Amino acid sequence: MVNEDVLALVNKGEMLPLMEEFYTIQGEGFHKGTAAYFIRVGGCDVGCHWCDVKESWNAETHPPTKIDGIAEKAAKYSDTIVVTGGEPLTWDMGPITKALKAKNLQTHIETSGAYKLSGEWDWICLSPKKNKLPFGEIYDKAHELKVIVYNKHDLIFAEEQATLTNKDCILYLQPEWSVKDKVVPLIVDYVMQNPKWKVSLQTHKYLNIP
Ligand SMILES: C[S@@+](CC[C@H](N)C(=O)[O-])C[C@H]1O[C@@H](n2cnc3c(N)ncnc32)[C@H](O)[C@@H]1O
Ligand SMILES: Nc1nc2[nH]cc(C(=O)O)c2c(=O)[nH]1
Ligand code: SF4
Ligand SMILES: [Mg+2]
Repeated sequence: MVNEDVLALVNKGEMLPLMEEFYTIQGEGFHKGTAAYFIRVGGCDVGCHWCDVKESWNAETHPPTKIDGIAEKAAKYSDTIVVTGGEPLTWDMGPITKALKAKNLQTHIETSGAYKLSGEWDWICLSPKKNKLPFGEIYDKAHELKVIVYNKHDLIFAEEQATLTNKDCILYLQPEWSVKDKVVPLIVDYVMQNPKWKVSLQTHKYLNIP
């Protein structure tokens, strides 16, 4: 295929810049501890200074890959597929979720919600970022809200974001990894004082798995 054709397919979500795929244990949030196959799509311009996958940001460094092949491979590993990135909503998630659903797979997304919600999802983890706020229907559709806590101001941000979510949305505070020793005590105190929140940890990092 010539470059233009590839670009057109990426623009339609028929191909995606694929950074990596791996079978692991969901480390975070509601489904932590559960086996799942991860698809990490390249491309993100949200720019979180503490992002733990900055290599994902530049989509051009990740090969455009046909979604049918991605779905085919995923189905061999697990019935639960987590699409993450990068920011997956940079791209049209319609075609890949359609391909995954056609194989009867559960579709989960990890997203900042910075771009328009696309795709058909069984589970939406919304992790809002101050520098590019979520908008629109994602607040009504999110199953969990996972706010990263880097400092105490993030607790105020977390409360603001929680007021925008639907009533069934499960609320998590997750320590930013590099400052966890400092913020875990803050989070623990906060959750005891405000028990509508739960603690989420990046348990895969403690387990030394992807
Ligand atoms: C790398 S992001 C990719 C998906 C999407 N761009 C997002 O931010 O939700 C996956 C998850 O890791 C979280 N995350 C990224 N860097 C982190 C860090 N240093 N400490 C804790 N959580 C982090 C994000 O907030 C998000 O919930
Ligand atoms: N094990 C594991 N669990 C995760 N949950 C969310 C992740 C992500 O980077 O989106 C992630 C990840 O990178 N690894
Ligand atoms: S939105 Fe997600 S992928 Fe993008 S910089 Fe922030 S944490 Fe990293
Ligand atoms: Mg991760």
